[in-house]
Amino acid sequence: MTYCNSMVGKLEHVIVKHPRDAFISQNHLREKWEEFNYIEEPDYEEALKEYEQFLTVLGEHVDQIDFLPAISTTGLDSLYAHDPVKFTNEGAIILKSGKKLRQPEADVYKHYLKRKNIPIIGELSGDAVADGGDIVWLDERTLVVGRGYRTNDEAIRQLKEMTAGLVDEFIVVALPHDKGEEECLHLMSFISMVDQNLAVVYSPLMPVFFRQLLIERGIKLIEVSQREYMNLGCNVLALAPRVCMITTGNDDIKSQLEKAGATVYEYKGNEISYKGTGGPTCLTCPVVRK
Ligand SMILES: NC(=O)NCCC[C@H](N)C(=O)O
Repeated sequence: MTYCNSMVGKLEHVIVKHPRDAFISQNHLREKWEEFNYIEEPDYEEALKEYEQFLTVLGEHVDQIDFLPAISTTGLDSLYAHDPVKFTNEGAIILKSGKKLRQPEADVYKHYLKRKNIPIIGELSGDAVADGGDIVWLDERTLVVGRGYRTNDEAIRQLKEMTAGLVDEFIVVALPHDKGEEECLHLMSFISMVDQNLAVVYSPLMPVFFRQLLIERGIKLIEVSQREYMNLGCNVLALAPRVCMITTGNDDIKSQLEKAGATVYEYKGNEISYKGTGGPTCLTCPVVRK
C-alpha cells in the first residue's frame, strides 16, 4: 500500500473533521473564537451549511472520506485536519503543533490512525514543533519545509532523519515574520501545487531562492493578488492534477487557473475557512493520492 507523497496526485482517501465536532455549538464558538485568534465568531449553522457544500465537491472526487471523532481535548482548530500529521508514501508522521492550543490534536490522530491500521512511520518528540501546513511535497522525492513560528529547527532535524530514505532533496524555506507570531502563516499560505508543473503562489512572501528554484524546475507560477491572498485565494486543494477546489470570491485566481487548463470547483468558506484562516487544503488531510 502506498500513501501520499504528492500534493497533486488523484485524491483517493482523505481524513477530515466535521464542524459539528470541532465547532460544537454557537455557544462554544462564542466562548472560544478569540482565544483561538479567529477573525470573527463563526456562525455555527452557516458553517454546517458551508461544510455540506464542501463535502459535496469532495465526495464527487474522493472515494474514501473518513471523519475524525468529536473529542473534548481538542478545540475549534481541529477542523483543520491537515495540520497534526503529514503523510509520506509509507505512512504518517505525527507532528506537534507550533500553536500550543492545537497540540492535543496529534494524540487524537495517533489513536485514530492506529485504530484504522494506517501505519505511522514517526512522531516528533522533545522540543520539536511542526504543522502539516509547513510541509509540501514538491514532487515524490522532494520535500519542502517552512521554518517559521509553527515549525522549528529541531522538527526540521527530526523530519529530515525520518524521511531520509524517502526523499532525495529536503529543502528548508525560511518563512517571514509577516503579521507576527499570533497569526497563522504556513509555507502553504503562499504556495499551492495544482499540478506537477503548476503552482499558485503569493510571491511577496516568498524567498527569492525558492521562487527561482520553482521556476528552474519548470513549475509555472500563477500569481495571486494581494486582495485574493487575504481571501485565501492562494489556498488551492488539488483533487487531481489540474482539478481543484477554492473558496468563492477568488475570481481572478479562478480564471487564471482555468486559462491554465484547470477545472475549478468552489465552495463558500466564510465561516469554515476565512474566519479561522484555513482554506480547503487545511480542511483535508490527504492519506492516499495516486
Ligand atoms: N494548513 C493550514 O494552513 N492550516 C490553517 C490552520 C488555521 C488555524 N486557525 C491555526 O491557527 O492553526
